[in-house]
Amino acid sequence: MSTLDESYLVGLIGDGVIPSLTPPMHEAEAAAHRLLYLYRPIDLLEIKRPGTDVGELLRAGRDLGFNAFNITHPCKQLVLEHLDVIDPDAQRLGAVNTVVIRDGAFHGYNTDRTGFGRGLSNGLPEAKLDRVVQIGVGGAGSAVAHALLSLGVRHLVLVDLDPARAAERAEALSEFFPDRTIEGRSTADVPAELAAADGLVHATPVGMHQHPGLPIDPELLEPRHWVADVVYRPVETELIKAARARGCATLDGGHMAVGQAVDAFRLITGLEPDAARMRAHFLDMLERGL
Ligand SMILES: NC(=O)C1=CN([C@@H]2O[C@H](COP(=O)(O)OP(=O)(O)OC[C@H]3O[C@@H](n4cnc5c(N)ncnc54)[C@H](O)[C@@H]3O)[C@@H](O)[C@H]2O)C=CC1
Ligand SMILES: O=C1C[C@@](O)(C(=O)O)C[C@@H](O)[C@@H]1O
Repeated sequence: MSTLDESYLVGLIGDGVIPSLTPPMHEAEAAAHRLLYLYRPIDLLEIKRPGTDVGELLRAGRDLGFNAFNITHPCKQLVLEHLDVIDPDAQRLGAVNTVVIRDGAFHGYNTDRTGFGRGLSNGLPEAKLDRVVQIGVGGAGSAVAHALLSLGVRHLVLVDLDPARAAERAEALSEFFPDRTIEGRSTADVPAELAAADGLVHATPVGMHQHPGLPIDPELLEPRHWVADVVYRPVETELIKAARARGCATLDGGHMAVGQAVDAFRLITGLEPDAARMRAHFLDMLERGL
């Protein structure tokens, strides 16, 4: 027999999650801790359920003995109303990607935010954080912007193909970080903004296998800039390669992908995961084309 306390049953709820590397990342780390731990993708497209069913699925999961869930697109906002307790930072961000079930109650967290933040402080400990330009303010970008401000960025310039979205996000963030300067800008402003910035964070799909290319003209990068990407398929994006070639310190998107899993694993098990081991496993899976 295996009870809630003796083993772990975890799921990832979202659209198209079957190829996700998060389940094998958790399972391998759990095996290293000698835990009984099963992590299943629950693909809404496969089971033909809309994102609005996330609450029903959570409750069914609880009743069937799940310990926790990761939640992804399109449910990170939809899940909020079904939770009993929400971490204050996840509440401010308005998105939850990790739900831990404790005594039948749903506790929500956002480990995209903490995972990116940890990746940046560990991977680029020298990064100057006075003035940062961030391109892309969708789902991943919102978590990243929060993380940057939590880490102490004084002046954050948000750029998006949709300038209205960038302006809205800047306004919303300014409410929670009133002592910072947060501005929404259009892509045409990138050259002038980068000339004054310490670092660049990229959070659009540009550079993914399906969207090859560069989100900016690499000539705009100078060796004093640090550059962080969130795209991790491939982990060596054109942006990361170009930035490195121009002498910039870089942080690949694998840091956020692994960081969210590290922080979720800790929340679910209460055990300290080995982040370096999880990153090595993640990179190995990418190398093997998984
Ligand atoms: N490392 C990680 O853990 C994660 C990485 N990702 C990566 O982040 C990328 C973005 O994901 P989401 O935020 O969920 O997508 P999304 O669709 O929610 O947001 C993308 C944003 O980028 C903007 N955009 C697109 N092309 C642009 C361009 N050329 N210039 C300026 N803005 C542009 C869009 O208008 C949109 O606001 C994904 O494609 C994926 O590669 C996503 C989730 C986690
Ligand atoms: O958005 C993501 C990506 C993810 O869905 C994945 O498939 O790796 C796992 C989620 O925990 C995270 O918030």
